[in-house]
Amino acid sequence: MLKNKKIAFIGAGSMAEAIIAGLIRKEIIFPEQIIATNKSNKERLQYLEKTYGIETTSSQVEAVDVADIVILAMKPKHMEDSAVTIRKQIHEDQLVVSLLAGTSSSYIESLLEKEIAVIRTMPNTSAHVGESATVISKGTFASEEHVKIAATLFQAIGTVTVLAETDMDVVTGISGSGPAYFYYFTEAMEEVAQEAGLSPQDAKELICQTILGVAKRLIQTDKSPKELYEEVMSPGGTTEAAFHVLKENGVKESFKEAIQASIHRSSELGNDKKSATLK
Ligand SMILES: NC(=O)C1=CN([C@@H]2O[C@H](COP(=O)(O)OP(=O)(O)OC[C@H]3O[C@@H](n4cnc5c(N)ncnc54)[C@H](OP(=O)(O)O)[C@@H]3O)[C@@H](O)[C@H]2O)C=CC1
Ligand SMILES: O=C(O)[C@@H]1CCC=N1
Repeated sequence: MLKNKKIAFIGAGSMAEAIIAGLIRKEIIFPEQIIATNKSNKERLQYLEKTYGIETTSSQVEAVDVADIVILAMKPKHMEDSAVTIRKQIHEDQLVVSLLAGTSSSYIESLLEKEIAVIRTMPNTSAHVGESATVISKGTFASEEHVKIAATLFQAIGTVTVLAETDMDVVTGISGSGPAYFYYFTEAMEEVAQEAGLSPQDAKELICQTILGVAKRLIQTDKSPKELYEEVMSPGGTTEAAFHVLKENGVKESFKEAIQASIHRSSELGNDKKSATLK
């Protein structure tokens, strides 16, 4: 399906690298099928060339010109700038795949001024270890074939779920931002472990294995999270003591509020752009 297809990454940062590494490692794409470009960081392009054997260019126009698939991998606030540069070059036979948070496919279509196939995606940083939970959705002019192509690409970095674009804000709050929540809890656990005298290495190993075990158990059992945490708790025991503090401090409620804030920010980014197109 992707044989002889050329893929251009517009934006060559952290997410672009994770996807490039996955595609090459899983042999879904050969290095010579990839070209990457960015705003100005030449050392970064040299690093990607050297590490992955891909082609790079400082010209976004040149990258788009040779591509069958254009992956938008810049920050959302830089999309307008990039669109001005690439919109003349881009054409309806190409597929545009966007990683941009809070950026609708219709906004991208309008910026590119084309009836072009756009697939919007939301991966997460676990892409770096091939464990992203990526959601993809289809824009107005994208076909089922385009969805299949995008799914094949993103399977290189983890699982792929196809959903309606209307789900993208909640997906961003849950799985897009999701890794950060768990890293934050990990930080708290590490701090307490070390303050109480464990070595950083022992603390890290114990916490990582605990998270891994939780993820595996959740995948393998039909039990609810409540049943599972109650299983850990003995009456009058240590976990109950911990939960007493969690409940007293409203930790679950604050955490839910935090996730809602991420979902809200995603829709807010989208609304800013909708109003920008109306101006
Ligand atoms: N990080 C995350 O957890 C996730 C991020 N995303 C999305 O992925 C996208 C990329 O994020 P991430 O990889 O973390 O970002 P990075 O900051 O690591 O990379 C951004 C890249 O965009 C380039 N760039 C900046 N301005 C322009 C421009 N005008 N035209 C073209 N390229 C430009 C930068 O080039 P230079 O270095 O030269 O300035 C850099 O290569 C974002 O849209 C984000 O919303 C999606 C899911 C998860
Ligand atoms: O924080 C952000 O905006 C991006 C989108 C999801 C994760 N990181």
